[in-house]
Amino acid sequence: MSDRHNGILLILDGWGHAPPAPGNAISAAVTPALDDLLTRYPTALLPASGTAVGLPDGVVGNSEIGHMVIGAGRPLEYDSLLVQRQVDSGELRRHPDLVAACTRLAANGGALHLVGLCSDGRIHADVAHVAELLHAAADAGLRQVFLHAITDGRDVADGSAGQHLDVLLGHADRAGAGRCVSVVGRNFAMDKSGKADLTAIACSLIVDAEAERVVPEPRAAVDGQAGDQWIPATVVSGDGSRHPVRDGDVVLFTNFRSDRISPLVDMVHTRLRDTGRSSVRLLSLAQYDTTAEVVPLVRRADASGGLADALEAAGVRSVRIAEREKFEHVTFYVNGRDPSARPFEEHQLVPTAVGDDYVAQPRMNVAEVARRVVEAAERDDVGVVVANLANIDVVGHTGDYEATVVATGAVDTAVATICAAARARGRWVLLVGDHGNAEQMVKTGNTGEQRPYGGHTHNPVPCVLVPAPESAYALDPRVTGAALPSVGPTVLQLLGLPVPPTMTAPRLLTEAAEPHRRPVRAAPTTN
Ligand SMILES: O=C(O)[C@H](O)COP(=O)(O)O
Ligand SMILES: [Mn+2]
Ligand SMILES: [Mn+2]
Repeated sequence: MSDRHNGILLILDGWGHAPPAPGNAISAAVTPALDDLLTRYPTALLPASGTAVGLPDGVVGNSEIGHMVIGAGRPLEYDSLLVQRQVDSGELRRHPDLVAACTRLAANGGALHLVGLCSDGRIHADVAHVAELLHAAADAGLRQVFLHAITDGRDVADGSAGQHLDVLLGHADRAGAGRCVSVVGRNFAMDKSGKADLTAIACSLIVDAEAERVVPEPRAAVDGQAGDQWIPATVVSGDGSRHPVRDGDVVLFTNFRSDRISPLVDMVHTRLRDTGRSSVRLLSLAQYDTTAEVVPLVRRADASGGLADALEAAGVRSVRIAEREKFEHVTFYVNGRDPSARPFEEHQLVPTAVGDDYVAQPRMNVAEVARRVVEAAERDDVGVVVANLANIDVVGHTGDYEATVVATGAVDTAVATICAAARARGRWVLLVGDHGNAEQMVKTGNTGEQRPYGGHTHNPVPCVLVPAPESAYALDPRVTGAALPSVGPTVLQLLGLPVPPTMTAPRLLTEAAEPHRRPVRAAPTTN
């Protein structure tokens, strides 16, 4: 069709932009394909953190909000922002469900168990939020408040678990409620790769106060341990007492992000039910995607009316492709956390060939992702392929610089393959990061030393368009207000489809260059 150009949206996970510097694994990698694209075509640097995407000001981007705003075509008020707003206004500690739960527990002699990631990474959780919950409990006269701390070391520097535990205990001291009764690393409590044996270790610790390791005070759980993510399940008990969840108690999960905590929540629910503790109520700080019924204190924003709805309305087929680590991102999250099946959509989960030792296998299965993208791109019935190349982020999270350099090179090879196939089939390719990660893999520690860092960053993400061969349009890198949400409307524009009014972010192509308005043959697009 002359007025429509099929294409490929390629999300390079964790592909942030920063000038070359020590710790920039992206600029250090050998990337002939990306170098060529970035010099040949105009590149926009899109803000992908903080208010530009709907996060609290100054908060690093993440994969959920990144993919959600790409799909929604507008910034979305993310769960952390909605929670923070209630914290700032004082509403959270007066929340009717929270107050009612605490008052009832105080009257019945029950306990409130607070379970959550103990850090200020603000990707899954913010330990500051727990202070509000502790104040609510104290105000209700609730004495029995038990803290189950999940140590981080992924969204924040490894080795900082002790400091964050101290912050948590400081909140408890000031509120006059809460004592830490268990500690466990996030790789147990927040596994989302289906390793139920890991989840079960955290579940037994929290629900039944069972663990091989017992220490007298919280710091002893982490001090001297290597790797915050793998802190073994530890009961904290100075006096020999244990505090399992008893029937009638309330368990409140304090993560605002759902994905990694949900397997634990579901297992806790099942364990309680199977052991006759069916009157335990489960609450969560924000809304979760669990099978178990959990009452959220803060409800999530409406993310409908985005790319998936527009494609469906136009009857344009999309094929979504990613490895397991990012599969939900190109499906569920791009679709605004809407799990419903869409007739014009196909999902391809690329099996991971390599297990999850990403340092040993930094290429992951990206070659197979590329092969599947090429296969889908060769089909005339496919309007747009949406794929995620996960390596830069996933390997970046290990904090291993050398492995991330190799990961970036592997992504580059995949990009070369995909772009060659796109060119052969007359497709455009829009490449974009979803948040920064691997472009900044060192951080300055408290004493000025450079420490390895595998977390996300505040940096903008590159966005580059490789136009379809028979077109004259180009990306305009200077569009006012352009940010990550601009990607969705730009995809529709490239496909020659109407952009619904819900997708308010500015598009990245100039009006005059819209291919469906002004088809022009073979004009050069270099700058
Ligand atoms: O869950 C994780 O792996 C990290 O905490 C955040 O990374 P993501 O936002 O890329 O998933
Ligand atoms: Mn990501
Ligand atoms: Mn990540």
